[in-house]
Amino acid sequence: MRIDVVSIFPEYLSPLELSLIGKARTTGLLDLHVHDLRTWTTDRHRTVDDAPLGGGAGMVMRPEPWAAALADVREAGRRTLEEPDAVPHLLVPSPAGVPFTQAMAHELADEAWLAFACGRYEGIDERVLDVAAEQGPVTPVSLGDYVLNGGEVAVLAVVEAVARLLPGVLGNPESVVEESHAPATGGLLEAPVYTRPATWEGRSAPDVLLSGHHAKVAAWRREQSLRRTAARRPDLLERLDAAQLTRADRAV
Ligand SMILES: CC(C)N1CCN(Cc2ccc(Cn3ccc4ccc(-c5n[nH]c(N)c5C#N)cc43)cc2)CC1
Repeated sequence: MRIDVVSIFPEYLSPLELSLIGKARTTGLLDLHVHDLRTWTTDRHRTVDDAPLGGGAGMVMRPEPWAAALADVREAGRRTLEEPDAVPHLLVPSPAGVPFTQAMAHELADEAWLAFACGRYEGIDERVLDVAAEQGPVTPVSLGDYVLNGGEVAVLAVVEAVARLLPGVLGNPESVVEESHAPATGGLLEAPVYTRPATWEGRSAPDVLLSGHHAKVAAWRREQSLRRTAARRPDLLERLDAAQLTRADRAV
């Protein structure tokens, strides 16, 4: 997978050089390119923003640098992918975006080329997205109902959520099977986890986990997932249809 990120703070994306995502880059599983939007400015002050038309607080990111940057990103990606007609799926973090979910992470992990436009200030001139949408898919995404100062934190989260699903990135592919929001857990939250020592600071791990009885362990984890989901995310339970909840589940 190729990923391009355009930002006025490219160093904000440095964490993507670390850990498993960094290893995926060095082993070639992930081809990640970070670009500084100011490269595409033409004035002495390398200006990327201007006052909002119609008035209002803050500043808006000018369309010209973005249009030039995205055009060059498209050209560079086509050369690298050796596909002259290839276009990236452009993801634009925004407070007004579509909620980013694990399901979306799985969908994006199946794509060959993603590009991220990291806005700042009050956002990017809407015409940039309109022009980009004439070239290929554009999806404004939101991490959640809270306000950040820009798109970089969202890109770190989305890139990690997507890249970890790529074959070979995680040491144990089973890791993505039994986790919260994964299809295998039916969209429930994952059960509590424990490791050695069995007793720590006078606190013992649940005996069933030491029993070696796999069916009982599985049943305990299912019950814990249901209890935790009911307590923290009742909305997820409402989404599960009757077929997904067994009689035993409903007895919890
Ligand atoms: C009318 C006028 C007074 N309003 C004033 C408040 N404005 C809302 C507003 C507030 C802050 C920002 C800062 N910002 C710039 C680019 C950018 C990208 C993502 C996010 C972002 N925030 N939260 C998420 N989950 C995000 C994601 N993904 C935030 C971003 C951008 C926009 C909307 C306009």
